[in-house]
Parts: sequence; structure tokens; C-alpha cells
Amino acid sequence: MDKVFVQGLEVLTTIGVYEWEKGIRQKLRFDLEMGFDNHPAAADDDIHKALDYASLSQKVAAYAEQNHVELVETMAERIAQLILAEFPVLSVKVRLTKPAAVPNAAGVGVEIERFAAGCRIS
Ligand SMILES: Nc1nc2c(c(=O)[nH]1)N=C([C@H](O)[C@@H](O)CO)CN2
Repeated sequence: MDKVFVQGLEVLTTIGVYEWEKGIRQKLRFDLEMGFDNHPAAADDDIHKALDYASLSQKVAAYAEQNHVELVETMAERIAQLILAEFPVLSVKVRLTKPAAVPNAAGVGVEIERFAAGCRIS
């Protein structure tokens, strides 16, 4: 399956389990990979037939900045559902890193993969 990806999309937002985290903004890094048929866009050299990674990145960043949750799991799930709802993708993989959460770790986080209805390959 063809892919369109967004690597290292950084967003500042309020996220965390602990009280001290609810009054600050922390950096999140999104790595996104969407299953999408790139052939029609390539055949016609037409952005309207492509999955516009700029528009997708803007929507993901705006959502993450404006919506505050406790868990990275929750944010990753909501971002996956947002992409599936708003873009004609077959699948989406969301890797969400919280770079400064654990001292001496370069990053911690989660990775999930979700599929559009009827697109699950087992
Ligand atoms: N599986 C998770 N573990 C933890 C999370 C989380 O979102 N998912 N969050 C925290 C705290 O918010 C942490 O990031 C603060 O340093 C702890 N564990």
C-alpha cells in the first residue's frame, strides 16, 4: 500500500496525569503514516487527487494544541480518529512521543494503527 507520511510534527500543549502538568505546556512530537493510493495524483500531477500532508499537519497541530487530555494514549487515539474522519485514508499510524517526560530518556510514548471501515487487513 502507498503511504503519505508526516515526520516529527512538534506541538506545544497541556498534557499529563499529574497536577503540575495541568498548568504548563509540553512538547509532543507526532510521526504519522497514512495508507493512501498515490497513483491518481502522480498520474495527473494533481494536488486535488493527493493526500495534502500540509493541510493534514495543520489540522493535527490545531487539535493537539486546543484539546487537553491526560494520557498520550488518548491523544494518539483522538488524532487517529480525526484523520480517519476528515481525510480519505485507508489507514493511519500515529506514533506520539513526549520527549521530556522521563529524565534520561530521549522520549516516551505510544504507537497505534487504525483502519478506515472495511479496510482492515488481517
Ligand atoms: N502509558 C502512559 N504512562 C504515563 C503517561 C501516559 O500518558 N501514558 N503519562 C505520565 C505522566 O503524565 C508523565 O508524562 C509525566 O512525566 C506518566 N506515565
